Amino acid sequence: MSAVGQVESERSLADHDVILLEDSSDNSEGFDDYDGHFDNPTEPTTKQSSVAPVSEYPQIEKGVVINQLSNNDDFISLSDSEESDGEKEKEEKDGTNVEAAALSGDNATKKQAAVTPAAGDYPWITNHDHSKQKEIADWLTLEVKDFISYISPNRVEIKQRNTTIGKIRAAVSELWPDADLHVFGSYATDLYLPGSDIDCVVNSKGGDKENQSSLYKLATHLKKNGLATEIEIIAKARVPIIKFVEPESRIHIDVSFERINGLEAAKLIREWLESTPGLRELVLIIKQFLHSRRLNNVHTGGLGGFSIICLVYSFLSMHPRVITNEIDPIDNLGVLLIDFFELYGKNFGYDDVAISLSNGVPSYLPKREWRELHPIRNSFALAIQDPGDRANNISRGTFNIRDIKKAFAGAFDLLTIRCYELDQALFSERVGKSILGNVIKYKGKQRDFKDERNLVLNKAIIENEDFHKKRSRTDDDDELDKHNDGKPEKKRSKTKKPKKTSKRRSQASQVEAYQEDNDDYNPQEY
Ligand SMILES: Nc1ncnc2c1ncn2[C@@H]1O[C@H](COP(=O)(O)OP(=O)(O)OP(=O)(O)O)[C@@H](O)[C@H]1O
Ligand SMILES: [Mg+2]
Repeated sequence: MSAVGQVESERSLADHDVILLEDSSDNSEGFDDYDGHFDNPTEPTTKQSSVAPVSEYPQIEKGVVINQLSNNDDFISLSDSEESDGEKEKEEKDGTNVEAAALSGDNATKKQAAVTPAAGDYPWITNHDHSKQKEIADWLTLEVKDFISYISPNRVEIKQRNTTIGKIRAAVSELWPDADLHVFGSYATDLYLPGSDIDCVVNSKGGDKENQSSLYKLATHLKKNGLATEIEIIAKARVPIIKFVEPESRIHIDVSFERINGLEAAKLIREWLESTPGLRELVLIIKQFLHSRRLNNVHTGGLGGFSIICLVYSFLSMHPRVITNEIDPIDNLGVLLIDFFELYGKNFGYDDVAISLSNGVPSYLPKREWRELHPIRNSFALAIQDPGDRANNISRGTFNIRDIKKAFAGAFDLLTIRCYELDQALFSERVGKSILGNVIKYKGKQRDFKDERNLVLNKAIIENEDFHKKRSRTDDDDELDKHNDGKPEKKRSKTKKPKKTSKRRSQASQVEAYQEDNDDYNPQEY
């Protein structure tokens, strides 16, 4: 596109639907992870005061990047939300934020906090009464499972995500025939909550789309096609992105450019999920726990989704009773949840210990031995090695570890008090009670209990699997090329492994009847 054309495309974005982030969100600690996901997807942004429509920035028309994220050397991390600030305030006014009460002091308060859950706040217990369980730990495990099934996506939600991504993908291909859109993050790992955003990346054959002009072009194109509203363009970050809301589904979407580390991470996380029973359940519980306390947003020092996954994975992989097969995690989710809160709320040595996931094997690593972590400005901080890059501390933006630790400790206290109390109670007194109640809160729309992931394929997962299969085939071919000086072609095809039908693919036949296959979600071959 000519310079004039570019200016035109940038001008066409100039309305109040487009905002540019001016604030780098850097702080004195140098934590500059930008989350940028507004806490309530249905509310207009509250950031209007610090941002302005494109037209108010004359620099833009000269093609100058105005975003002041230039020193951002962190990954742009993303989060989810379905709870509004209003709801949160109400919750605090109502005094239903019992964890705060529990944390505030004496045991009497803690006890009071633990005994007065309002059943309406805990919809996952509706028609799911486990009060007859002899073992209180079994009751808690069943309640964890109920919550997971309550929060898991139903058929309509999965289709909506598939369709939404299908539309964005088609628009990307229309704009750039040599480019394709891939999904990573929680949608590609089935670890999303109802309000979670979708993380995508555009990769092209030319590898030339990560620049300001391309970001504008894509934003303009999406807007023109009615696929994007509330657009933010964050052009000058270490990971430049476009953020927007797809108007039909109201799903928040983040698009980054020309990188595959997120796609690699999605594959790895799915492998962890397959090999680690209980991982999905505990991750979703912890996500919801932090989300309801506004502690999941990396932008404000919270713990992001990726860090939560690594934390829970390492916890389960090193849990003494799990690794010795003394307990089956799926039958002991309640105990494991309490153990998790105890470890990271009370016992973990944040000052000295880092979590390593090098070579896919979780272990504890003395911080002094992690070279890239130094110099350490604040020793009381969570440090988790990126499984894809051991130099990267994925939780370096989590500067509010103090509150996170307190919240975990409070949850441990509440759960243990509640378990003790209900264990002592008569069966008749237990009916309709919740154990998890005050720990997990769900303030979103009323949901059903339908986890319908087995009925509708998550196409982001299929597509990610295909992406990796194609890559490994290309790698095989490259390897052969090396041995055969690039020839002969015939030999190459002989050595190709027979096509395997993946687990997901075989599931496909079972669920065909439920699929909506016409949503144009067909990744291109590279
Ligand atoms: N600090 C980081 N360093 C490197 N990669 C990161 C970092 N944070 C996020 N990522 C990448 O982005 C992906 C999405 O991260 P995110 O924290 O949004 O988790 P998520 O699983 O999508 O959770 P959520 O549903 O809360 O958005 C991760 O799987 C990872 O590939
Ligand atoms: Mg995400």
